[in-house]
Amino acid sequence: MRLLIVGTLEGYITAAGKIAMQRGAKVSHTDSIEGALNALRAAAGADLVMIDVKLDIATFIESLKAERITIPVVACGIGTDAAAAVKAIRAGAKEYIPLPPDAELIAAVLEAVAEESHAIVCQDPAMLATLRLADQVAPSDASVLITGESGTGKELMARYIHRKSRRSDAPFVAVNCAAIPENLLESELFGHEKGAFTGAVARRLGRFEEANGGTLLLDELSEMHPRLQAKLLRAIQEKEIDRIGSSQPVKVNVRLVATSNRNLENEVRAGNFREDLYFRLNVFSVAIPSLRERPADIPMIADHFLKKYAQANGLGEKRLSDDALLMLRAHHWRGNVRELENTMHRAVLLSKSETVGPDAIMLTSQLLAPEGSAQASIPTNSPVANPFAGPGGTVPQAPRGYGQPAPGYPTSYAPPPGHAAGAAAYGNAGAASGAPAVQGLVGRTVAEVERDLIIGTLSHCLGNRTHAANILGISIRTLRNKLKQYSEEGVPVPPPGSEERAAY
Ligand SMILES: Nc1ncnc2c1ncn2[C@@H]1O[C@H](COP(=O)(O)OP(=O)(O)OP(=O)(O)O)[C@@H](O)[C@H]1O
Repeated sequence: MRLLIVGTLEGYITAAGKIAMQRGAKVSHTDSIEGALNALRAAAGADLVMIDVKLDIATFIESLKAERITIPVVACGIGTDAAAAVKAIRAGAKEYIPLPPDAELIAAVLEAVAEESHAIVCQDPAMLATLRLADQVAPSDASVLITGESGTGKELMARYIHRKSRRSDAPFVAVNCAAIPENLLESELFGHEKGAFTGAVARRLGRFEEANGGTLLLDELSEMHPRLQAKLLRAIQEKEIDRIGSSQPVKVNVRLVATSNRNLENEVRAGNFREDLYFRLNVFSVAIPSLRERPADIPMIADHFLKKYAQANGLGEKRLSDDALLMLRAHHWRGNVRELENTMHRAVLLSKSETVGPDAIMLTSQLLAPEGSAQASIPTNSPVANPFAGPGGTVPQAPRGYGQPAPGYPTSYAPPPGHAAGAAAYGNAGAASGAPAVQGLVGRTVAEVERDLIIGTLSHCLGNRTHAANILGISIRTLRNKLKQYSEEGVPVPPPGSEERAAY
């Protein structure tokens, strides 16, 4: 939780900041509304703003809306000033905290904000039963293994367990073991001393030390290299870690929660995962059902994302029509909640009115349907079939660019229908302007063009991640994260090149 305090809080900044820090928040401060806007524009990052009621809260909240910065704002003022409190709430503040600050009240507000952004939305009996189990497990210090298919909410569940635990005031630290190359993961987890290896210019504490007193989530643990599994086992058994390059063990008090998309028992049987580590971590196991196994959650989660993306895009209230809801219920969801999230994000952007109808619901199967399939036979002039099509549903042929594979390269990694690179030209504005790099791109989102560029470059490099990242000018980690996201969205991703395969 990152808290930004704006103004003097009637002289109580230090007291309020101290309480928030004791509750695990990272606190920053600025004197003015302009300073706060600058900090938020510069992505300095905050999950909550606490602002002095004497400042112009209405202007501040209006500016946030105008710039589409979504962040809860809480006003603080001398407790007896009821008129100021009412004015602040009318201006859009979520809460009013009376000063002098009360530790319990600040803790409650911080917890409410944290819960709101990581809320598990559910009503299906299968998911409610899973939550009840998590409630039982949370208060103990035992390690928990959370299993479930990709995107079913494992990280949300880990956060939930932390919030409900006795450690909730201490940090929750998450490490994605799949997203960090093996040689860096060791230093990420255990830290290093200055000079421990080339590039270790200063001592750096690892995530174990950062999570001290709290919870450490090891996301996608099955991807951890066996050598590191041994070091992790030692850290769990001895409750101490060794920074790389140090001979002085450091005591740590961390509750471990691990997640895995793969069946860890099978991984143990296959010799890819240490059995002793598996039993250490699997004291409790929480299995999250996939979305297709909890259909009663679909309307509620759909509504949750509809509101979230309408607000994030500065659009007014949106609601699903009965037909649209029927369509969502009838769809065969593969299990990943992100599929429903992306569908609702698209629906928010495509729907023109307050009520979101079936024409704005573009299901992933329609985006991916191969030519000639039943789903691909949706009329091409339907906005559902291809929202990027030009008038009459025609999709002009793009010049061969990064969206299309170079001759001689595998064609199976060409963007799927509906993602055709450079395909949509709304009118001829791009061509007429004589800006060749932009031709064929107008009408597409930056995210789509970026995806096609990344997949096209990777295909060009025959799947070699290192070369592709160099050409693209991004880190290998960013590339990996993007590719993971695309696979989850159902976009085919070229497998690693032959030299890299051994390392993956
Ligand atoms: N019940 C839910 N209510 C609201 N949002 C949810 C729910 N389940 C999942 N999500 C959302 O779906 C996305 C994926 O969730 P999360 O990252 O927790 O899944 P995961 O199983 O850890 O994914 P991965 O397997 O990729 O690591 C997130 O945006 C999350 O907020």
